[in-house]
Amino acid sequence: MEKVQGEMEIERWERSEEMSDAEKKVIQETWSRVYANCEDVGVSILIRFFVNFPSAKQYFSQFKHMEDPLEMERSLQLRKHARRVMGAINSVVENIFDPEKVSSVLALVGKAHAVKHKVEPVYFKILTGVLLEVLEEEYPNEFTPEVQRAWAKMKSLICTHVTAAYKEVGWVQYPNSTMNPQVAAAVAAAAGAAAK
Ligand code: HEM
Repeated sequence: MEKVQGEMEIERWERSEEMSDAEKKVIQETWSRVYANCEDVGVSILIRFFVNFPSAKQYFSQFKHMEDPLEMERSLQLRKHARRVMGAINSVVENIFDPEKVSSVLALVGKAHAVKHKVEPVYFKILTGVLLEVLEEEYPNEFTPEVQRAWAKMKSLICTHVTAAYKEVGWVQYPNSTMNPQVAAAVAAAAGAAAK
C-alpha cells in the first residue's frame, strides 16, 4: 500500500544517526553556553516557532489568539513552556552518555504530549528545527559546521524518541486528506524547510 506523507515523515525521523562520544561531548560543551542563558534563549526559540508556525499556538489556551511577538514574550504560559522545553533538553544533554535515561526522559515528554496535550508529532520536528536555527544565529562562533552536524543528530535523536513514544501510546497518523488543514499546512512547510 502506498505510504502517506505522515508515514514517510516518521520513517525519515527514525533513521537517526548514531552520535559518537566526541559529538556527545560537543553537545555538552555547546549546551552549557546556551543553558547559561536558558530563559532568554528558550523564549526566543518559542516566539520564532509560534510566529513562523502560528497553527502551533492552538494547543496553548492562554496565547492561541496572540499575534504580537512582544505580547507573546510576556505570556506566562509561553515562558513556562520555554523553561520546560529547555529543562527537558538539559536533562537529555546531562544524561547523553546514558541511553536509557535519555530514552526515559524523552518517552515521558512524548507520551505527555500525545496523551495529555494531543500535539501532532510533526510539531516536534518543526520546533527542534527552529531550535537549531536560533542556536546557530545566537552563537555563531560556537556553532561551527562540525557542531551543527552534532546538533543535527541531537534533533534527530529527540524526534526519534518522541515519535517512538507516540507510537507506543497508539497515536494515529492521519492521512493528509483527513488532517486538520492547519496541521497539513505545517507538515508541508516543514517538508519544504527540510528539503532546503
Ligand atoms: C523538544 C520539544 C518539547 C519539549 C522538551 C517539551 C516539554 C514540555 C514539558 C516538560 C511540559 C510539562 C509537562 C507536561 O505537561 O506533561 C510541556 C507541556 C506542554 N507542551 Fe511541550 N515540549 C516540547 C514541544 C512541544 C510542542 C511542539 C508543543 C505544541 C506545539 C507543545 C505543547 C505543550 C503544551 C500545550 C503543554 C501544556 C502547557 C500548559 O499546561 O501550560 N510542546 N512540554
